[in-house]
Amino acid sequence: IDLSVSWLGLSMASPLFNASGVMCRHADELDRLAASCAGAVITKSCTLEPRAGNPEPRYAALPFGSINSMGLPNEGFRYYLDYARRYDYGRGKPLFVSVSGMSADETLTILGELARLDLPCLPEVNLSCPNVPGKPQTGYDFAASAALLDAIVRIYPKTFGVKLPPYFDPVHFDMMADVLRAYPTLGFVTCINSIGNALVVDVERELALIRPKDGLGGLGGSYVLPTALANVREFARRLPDRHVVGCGGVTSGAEAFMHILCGATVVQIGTCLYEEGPGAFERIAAELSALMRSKGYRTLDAFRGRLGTP
Ligand SMILES: O=C(O)c1[nH]c(=O)[nH]c(=O)c1I
Repeated sequence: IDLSVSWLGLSMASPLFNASGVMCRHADELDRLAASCAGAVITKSCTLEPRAGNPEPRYAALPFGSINSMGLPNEGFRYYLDYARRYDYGRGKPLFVSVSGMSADETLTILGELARLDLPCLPEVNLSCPNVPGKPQTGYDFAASAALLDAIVRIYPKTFGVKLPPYFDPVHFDMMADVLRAYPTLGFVTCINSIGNALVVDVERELALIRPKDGLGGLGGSYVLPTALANVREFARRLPDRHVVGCGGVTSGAEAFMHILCGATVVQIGTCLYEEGPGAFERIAAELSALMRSKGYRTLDAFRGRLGTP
């Protein structure tokens, strides 16, 4: 069974890696991911300056997933560019750098610096952070997304990707795909970010579970799997010459299989990694491999994007 993936000039021994934000804020966490069975590594979304993020409690594990309103805590982009400079690309694990400036200008400044370094890492531009109070998700504003992408391709000449929020209407899949299609250097779209602004209630204490935004936070984990799969399949259909990175609700080999069957080239793991630790990559890869064997598939290409309709 061959779980390898070659895409965007990269090669990965496993299609699985971390979702930005999980176990990737500090260099030691990133090194731990690089030493794990993950096929790649992505950094925490970064801003121009370091940020402490939102007041705690800002994360809670739930029966079927998680809710978070971290508020973009990160070490500032220079920290991650330094990491990207020192990273050992020779070990065959691609490095992605997630960028989520507090403004379009911040994002452009960060990408301009990244372009100047001309490193092998790829940017994933986060259009979908739901947790900075007062900061709307760019991905839900199609004109703002187009304007940002227009500016990005002028200052960042190489391949990049975007992290999208979940959409819930075919008209929105159409509109966002129309925007993204216009940028030939947009090599991948990551679907999905957490489902924004959910509210989880503690009945006994009659309190929201997290403090920021009076309890509103991004939902992750098994709760979001069906929405994630729909976004993966709909964008893979609309952007057949780009890659879709699946993200959302992967806790097992079967769920990784679902994302790839829906068209994902590779798959990110968030909540499950946060709760289980990096051993999740080895377990899920083994489960995926066993499932493929039971179905007679020897490679991921044998079933990628082949979901049918009854
Ligand atoms: O609260 C966060 O830091 C956060 N949390 C998320 O669930 N998605 C995001 O893109 C971000 I930047």
